[in-house]
Amino acid sequence: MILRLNLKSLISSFSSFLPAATMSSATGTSQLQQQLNYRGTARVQPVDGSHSEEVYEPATGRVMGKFLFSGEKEVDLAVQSAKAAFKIWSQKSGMERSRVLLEAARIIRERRDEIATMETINNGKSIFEARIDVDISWQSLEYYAGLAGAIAGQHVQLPGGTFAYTRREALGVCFGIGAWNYPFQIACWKAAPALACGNAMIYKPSPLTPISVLMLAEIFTEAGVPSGLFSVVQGGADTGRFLCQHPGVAKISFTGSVPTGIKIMEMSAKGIKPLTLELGGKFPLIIFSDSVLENAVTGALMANFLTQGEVCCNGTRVFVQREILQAFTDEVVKRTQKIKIGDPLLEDTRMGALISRPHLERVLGFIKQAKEQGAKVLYGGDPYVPEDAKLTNGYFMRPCVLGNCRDDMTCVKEEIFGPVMSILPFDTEEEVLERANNTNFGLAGGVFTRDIQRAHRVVAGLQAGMCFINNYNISPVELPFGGYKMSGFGRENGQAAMEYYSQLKTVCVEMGDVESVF
Ligand SMILES: NC(=O)C1=CN([C@@H]2O[C@H](COP(=O)(O)OP(=O)(O)OC[C@H]3O[C@@H](n4cnc5c(N)ncnc54)[C@H](O)[C@@H]3O)[C@@H](O)[C@H]2O)C=CC1
Ligand SMILES: C[N+](C)(C)CCCC(=O)O
Repeated sequence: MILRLNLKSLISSFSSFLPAATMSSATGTSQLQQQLNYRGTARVQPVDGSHSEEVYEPATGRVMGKFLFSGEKEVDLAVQSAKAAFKIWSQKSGMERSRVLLEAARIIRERRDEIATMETINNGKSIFEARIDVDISWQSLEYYAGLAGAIAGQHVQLPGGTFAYTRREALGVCFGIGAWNYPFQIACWKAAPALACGNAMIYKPSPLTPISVLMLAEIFTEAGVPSGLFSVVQGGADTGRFLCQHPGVAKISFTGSVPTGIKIMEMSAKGIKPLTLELGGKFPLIIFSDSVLENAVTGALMANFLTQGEVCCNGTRVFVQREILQAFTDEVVKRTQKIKIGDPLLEDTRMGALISRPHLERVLGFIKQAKEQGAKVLYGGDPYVPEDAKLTNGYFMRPCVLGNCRDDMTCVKEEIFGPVMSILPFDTEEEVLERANNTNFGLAGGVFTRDIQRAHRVVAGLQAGMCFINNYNISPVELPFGGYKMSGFGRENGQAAMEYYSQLKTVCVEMGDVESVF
């Protein structure tokens, strides 16, 4: 039975993929049988490749299938077809592009549950969260559809009737490199502004989560983009390198780890290619004693436990003013204990499985080290084995709250990328700001307080691109999102992203004779 995820047959596809009537209890049944590259208007088997790798279902540890890592010839074919599509797409008006993006957003909305189900099966996050991710995804397409028609230049009057105008032009073929934590959403955050500006995009998802982006490719085709405008090339570091170094690629946008970001920046430097880097880190959430305690506790859970803690902007260093340390900690532990872990396709599950066995072990290793360095596990931090027999080999753990933490501990300095919250006491505003900024990372930060002046003063002092006051980790697509310091540069979302997917041309128009200096 062939797995079909293309548009017209999504319902039947899911009846072949998941038992139709029991979609919510279908963990452990999906098999991968379709090709995972997308070129032109169809799924294809890459023409060359280095080797095959397995795709896992994190909740069961089951292998869902295998796929080939694309080689240089496949990469070149994708670039050639993207270049052809770019010629057509970049000539369209913003309003024409807008209509196609709106149609794609509509289809995503219509297929919300199927996409979220796929994301849950391949990533391990709860279906509850996956649906939110899909909503943010179509909102991104809608938002940039709205901006596409507003792309405009300036007119500048010069002496003697001479004048100039500026044109905001597309860059060409953009290469998007995705991480495994938000597979569908990251693809949309990159594709939406890229396509709105008139570019083509080749997308390489993480090899751990290669599946859901194929649905996006098929949706773009159904919505009416030219053949080749959005391609999917599967693979790992080698495939990524071929694309970064390909002379036909005009821009790179990367979401992932700092070490890989450094390698990509080196490659983009060699080709002088514009680059957006959305990297991770270790971010501060500062809770003052005058906070509304319940909101601050909820904020800390939002900052640490979404998607099993595998979130680039998490506020994992939770600084709590000493007067409320005990009350806050007790409440956080109580609420963390209540998080329902288990089959991610069940409606009431709020924490699913981590992405892979090695990643789970790495996260547990951080907790072991934290204990050795003097931290106290106040809750969780151990593997979790659900009662359901089919989940026995899944990559589950209980979310972890660490007390007795110090700034010099590894768990406080390094990105764990798992559900591990470190609580750190502080006394004064000045002290906490200094400690909060004492890191090379700067993607996000948050503050909880009822004192409005202090709230604005503290976020003004935070060295981070995305700051929250009295909330954390919400992601309206209208807001620019990106890092300071080693967490990257460039912005995704918001109007700002349009600048990173376009370039400015100035046209100077002489209305008189040429005055020569010779
Ligand atoms: N900031 C964030 O959102 C993320 C941070 N991470 C962190 O990174 C750790 C490792 O996760 P990985 O998935 O291995 O992250 P990674 O940064 O190595 O991979 C991200 C993407 O880059 C690609 N890639 C890797 N090497 C490349 C190269 N030389 N040229 C071009 N593309 C390349 C990968 O195939 C993947 O699509 C995690 O445990 C976590 O700590 C991981 C994913 C997302
Ligand atoms: C959606 N949000 C804000 C929770 C995370 C998005 C950034 C990322 O980790 O890729």
